[in-house]
Amino acid sequence: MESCAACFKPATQKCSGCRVIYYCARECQKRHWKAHKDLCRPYLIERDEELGRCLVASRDFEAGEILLKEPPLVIAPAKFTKPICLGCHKKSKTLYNCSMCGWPVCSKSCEKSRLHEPECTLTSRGRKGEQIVLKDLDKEHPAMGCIAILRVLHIKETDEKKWTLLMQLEDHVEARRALGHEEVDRATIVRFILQYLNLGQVYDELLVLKICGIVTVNGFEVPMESGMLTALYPTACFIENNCAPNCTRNVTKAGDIVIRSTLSIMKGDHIAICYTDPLWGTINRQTHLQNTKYFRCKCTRCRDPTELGTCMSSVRCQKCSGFVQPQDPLDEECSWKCDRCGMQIEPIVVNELVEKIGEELVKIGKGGTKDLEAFIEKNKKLLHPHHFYMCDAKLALAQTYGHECEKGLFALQEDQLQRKENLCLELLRVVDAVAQGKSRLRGILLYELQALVALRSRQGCLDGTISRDELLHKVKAVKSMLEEASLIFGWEAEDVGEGQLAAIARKELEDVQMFYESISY
Ligand SMILES: C[S@@+](CC[C@H](N)C(=O)[O-])C[C@H]1O[C@@H](n2cnc3c(N)ncnc32)[C@H](O)[C@@H]1O
Repeated sequence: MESCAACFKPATQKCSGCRVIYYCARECQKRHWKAHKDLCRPYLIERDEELGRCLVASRDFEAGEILLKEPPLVIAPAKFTKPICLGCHKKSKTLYNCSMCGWPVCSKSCEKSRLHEPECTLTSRGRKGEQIVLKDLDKEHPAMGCIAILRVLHIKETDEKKWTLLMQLEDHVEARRALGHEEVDRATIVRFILQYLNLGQVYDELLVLKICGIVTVNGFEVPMESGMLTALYPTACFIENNCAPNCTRNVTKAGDIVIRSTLSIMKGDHIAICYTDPLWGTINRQTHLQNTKYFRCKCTRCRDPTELGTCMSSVRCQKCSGFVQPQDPLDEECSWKCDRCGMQIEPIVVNELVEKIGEELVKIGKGGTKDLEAFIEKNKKLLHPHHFYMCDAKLALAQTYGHECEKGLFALQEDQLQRKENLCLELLRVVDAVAQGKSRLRGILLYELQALVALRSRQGCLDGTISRDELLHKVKAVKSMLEEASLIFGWEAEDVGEGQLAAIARKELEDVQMFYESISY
């Protein structure tokens, strides 16, 4: 028998947060909370030679459980964004220059908001009340990249505890210097803050460059209706990258980060998210990670020439019907080899081919179904069917069929419906390999697929070509797909991306549930 953490009497109830300690009664748990609060977490922060600090699960998790939820230490517009109101982070047609500092705001109350206070205080102090002049508020503005840095600098003066947490974060100062990234920041952010804002007597260049590193390495992208924000979190910033992760991250409307398991996790497993996009190929992921997070990922997927059997980077052998893959995906210089005839190609040849195809896809943009089908038809002789550019085009197609006009799926011919279904099923197999479990991409594909199966069932009912058993089977499948999709969409902030679809999917699920009950008697 365990003993109560508060009164040491025999206890049987586990703390539901960490599931490590026991209590004999609710009163004891309440009384003990103050002492336990900082330790009550279902993970340990460990140090690994290769990864640095990382999180390790201290209990088992089922898919969909929350491992961590916390508010940001700092949240601000991301680099290279269009100006937004710095008081509420919303897009506004009535942006104007704050009467105290000159930064963009949308109302008098935003001029005085807590969010805007840091840059307003520092700017007014440095420029002795003279406003800054920001023109072209409707275009991407380099000055927006200074806001996160100013907000961190302000914390130095206002919150010692937060400042200590921030200064402990990884900055990769040396790697940034070696790659010339500090030089760029020196010419832009450092100059703006120390010279234009006249804060050179208060802060030094080294500190500003260190903060630039901290924001770049640890900043989480937070998509908002108004554009992209960046946020720093005290614990989530320790989570490592894995290109086939076991967790997903979402940010709530209030800016809190929520880390959830997408599959079951065992006690002792590392907690990992994907810093990039799971539909990118190894070279693109590595380039992004090296340029923004300053490390080379050696996860199982990055080490595997087949990318977990998906062949997402494989190109077609032009001598036989095999596929050409890198012999060592972590070595950019190594040659690529056909898995059938053994022919070898220099990496530069593959890179040039893939780059050219990527440019073609960029030109198509979101494109229509015709352009996307033509792209796939043309490049199927060059790329594996699951090459990441093929997956991009196929995902766009799966989401375009049935969304091109108001009639939706009703506008599609049978062969187009079949094509959409095949695309969804094909992509689900790829996604389930590289973003296992309850991933956002799986939610998107299931949502598209259920609409199609629902339409087929309805048509079958109308023209009497579907048996009752078949109908029950199909409606059950629709119900289960909608359940999963609405669960996954429900994790997203309700005003962006798939979060907007969550309520619609839930309503559709209710209707399907009712229909299922009505036919199952
Ligand atoms: C957001 S921080 C994570 C916390 C960091 N490990 C620390 O100790 O502060 C990102 C940094 O962690 C390290 N990192 C994360 N995932 C990694 C991985 N899969 N392999 C190697 N290093 C990794 C890299 O140094 C990267 O720049």
